[in-house]
Amino acid sequence: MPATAPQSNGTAERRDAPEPPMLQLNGLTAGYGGGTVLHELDLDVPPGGVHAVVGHNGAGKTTLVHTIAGLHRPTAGSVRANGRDVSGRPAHQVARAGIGLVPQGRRVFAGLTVGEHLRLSYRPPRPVKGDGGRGARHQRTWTPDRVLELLPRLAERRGHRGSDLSGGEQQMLALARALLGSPRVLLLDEPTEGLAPLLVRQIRELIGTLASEGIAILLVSPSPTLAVESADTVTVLTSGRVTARLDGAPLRADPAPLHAALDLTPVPAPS
Ligand SMILES: Nc1ncnc2c1ncn2[C@@H]1O[C@H](COP(=O)(O)OP(=O)(O)OP(=O)(O)O)[C@@H](O)[C@H]1O
Repeated sequence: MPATAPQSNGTAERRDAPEPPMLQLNGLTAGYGGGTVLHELDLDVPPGGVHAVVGHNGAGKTTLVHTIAGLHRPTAGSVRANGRDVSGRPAHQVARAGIGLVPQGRRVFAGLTVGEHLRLSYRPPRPVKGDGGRGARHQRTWTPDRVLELLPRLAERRGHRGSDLSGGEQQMLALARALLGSPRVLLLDEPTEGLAPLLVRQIRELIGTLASEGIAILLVSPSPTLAVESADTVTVLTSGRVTARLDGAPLRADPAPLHAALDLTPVPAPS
């Protein structure tokens, strides 16, 4: 009897046939005022992959995403998006190369409505220089209508100002704004910070949906829970250095190795 063709099943399939990374960091080093905060960080995210970087407050997570996004210059190392070196480029060039950022704190404008945010953020994709036009052809365009289909709550709140939105709605709007640049890499800085459990679940589901569209996702968070529930790979960052790299799938059955790497193992009660 002929062997049955393997079924597509997301993560497992991605592991069987690894694709070239959509985001690749090599020896990325950055800091402030002569002090080093990030030390020679290597990290890859394939198309459709979810990579979580988990670390305590001050570990360097925001510095990492800002350095990738061009908001902060690295002192050494490189950032590549779909093979293209964008290290040290200004943020608008990095965005044009396909890297979108959902910043910590959401950065929503209080006086603008949801609809105005979406109109201002929409950037039809252009061919990427040195990419032979491949970028524009393979990139699925996110229009305001398509984003509102994905985020129906925002459609309901279309005429409301940023200041009238709940924390969860602001997070959705920040995500919508990043998607309107039709990114191939999405950086999520603490996307569930301060959100109720129901919204955390929605964000987790959205991460899965966007990854299934082929977007490479790098999320940073102090909490191991989101990482365990959504990532293929989890990197632990301690004082700006990679101290552990773990496969996501086994952590869903037993997160203890991640808790141990973060030094979160409960202390046994004294007998
Ligand atoms: N603009 C800055 N100037 C000087 N030092 C900074 C600056 N931004 C961050 N730092 C320092 O860099 C280190 C890493 O900060 P970063 O915000 O990247 O960490 P984090 O892991 O994102 O923490 P948190 O979870 O608290 O946001 C900290 O010691 C912080 O004080």
